[in-house]
Amino acid sequence: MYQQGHDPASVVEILSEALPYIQRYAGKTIVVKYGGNAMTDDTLVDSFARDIVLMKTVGLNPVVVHGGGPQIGILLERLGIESRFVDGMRVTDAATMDVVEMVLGGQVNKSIVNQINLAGGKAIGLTGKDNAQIRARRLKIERRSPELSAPEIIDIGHVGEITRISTDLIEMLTQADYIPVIAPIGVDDQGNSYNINADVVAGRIAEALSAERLMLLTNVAGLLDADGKVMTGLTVEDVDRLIEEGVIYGGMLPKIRCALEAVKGGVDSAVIVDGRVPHATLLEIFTNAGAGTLISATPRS
Ligand SMILES: Nc1ncnc2c1ncn2[C@@H]1O[C@H](COP(=O)(O)OP(=O)(O)O)[C@@H](O)[C@H]1O
Ligand SMILES: CC(=O)N[C@@H](CCC(=O)OP(=O)(O)O)C(=O)O
Repeated sequence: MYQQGHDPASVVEILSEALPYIQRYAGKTIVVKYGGNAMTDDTLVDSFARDIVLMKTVGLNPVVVHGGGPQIGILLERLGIESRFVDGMRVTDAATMDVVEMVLGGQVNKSIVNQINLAGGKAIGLTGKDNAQIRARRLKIERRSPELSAPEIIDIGHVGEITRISTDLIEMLTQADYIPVIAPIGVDDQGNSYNINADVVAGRIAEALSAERLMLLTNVAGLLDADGKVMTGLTVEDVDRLIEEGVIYGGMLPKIRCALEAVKGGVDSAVIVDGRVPHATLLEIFTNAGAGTLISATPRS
């Protein structure tokens, strides 16, 4: 809407610039992963919610998958439980799993749902347990080293590896104009809960939905090179090399791996976006400039 203080001609120009993008993405599914670090500021949560509602209003089908790592960390600290990570994944014992499920499925999920609804959208909050839509089993991390003849298996507790995604509930909701908001909790055949990295869930959901784009919102400007500059137009081979060189580590590892997997699995492109920038999602989708790091099967022309 036109706001006082904005030059009306520039408002119209901006809308006009967005037209080809609106046409290109109409009816397409965009999976947006909203990271816990990008939701620590209330103004940012509000601008994110408005962007999602705008996307839906102009005919796109946004599906939100959220994290909440920092929010889990805060409650664990209050309870005197230590946070530990292996390859960017939280080591999750039974007590930690209870906290993860409460924070992600309760506090964080309902707060995002609430914000989207306040912005005029119709958001429905779900975890992977609803309709058992994210099936998982216990993840085992393999560590290889020249000193060991066989790989070392590292057990990080109730952390899940996705075995199957069911999309029927998500599709039913998007077709009825709802915006699904999904917490990254998986479930196995016995009903056990699993903590899954939210980037991984977003990537697999994007793949299962054959989404047009996977958008990963985080707390950095994008994928940074060794000098701290944002890299873009990357191919699968470039990323493999950067992981080997140690330029990509920690929380960026699951993020970049799932972006690659999603693109290999048929998602048109994945983009890592700075969620600290207001309206980052709209800037990425609807402007010529785009923002952040784009990963596609072929480099950006
Ligand atoms: N090459 C890299 N470029 C940017 N960030 C990187 C890189 N390698 C590691 N990182 C780390 O990854 C973090 C993002 O992952 P994470 O903290 O899990 O984000 P989120 O909570 O948004 O999922 C960055 O804050 C940074 O510390
Ligand atoms: C296994 C694992 O690490 N799960 C994550 C789930 C939340 C998440 O991914 O949150 P962000 O996107 O905000 O980092 C965790 O426990 O922190």
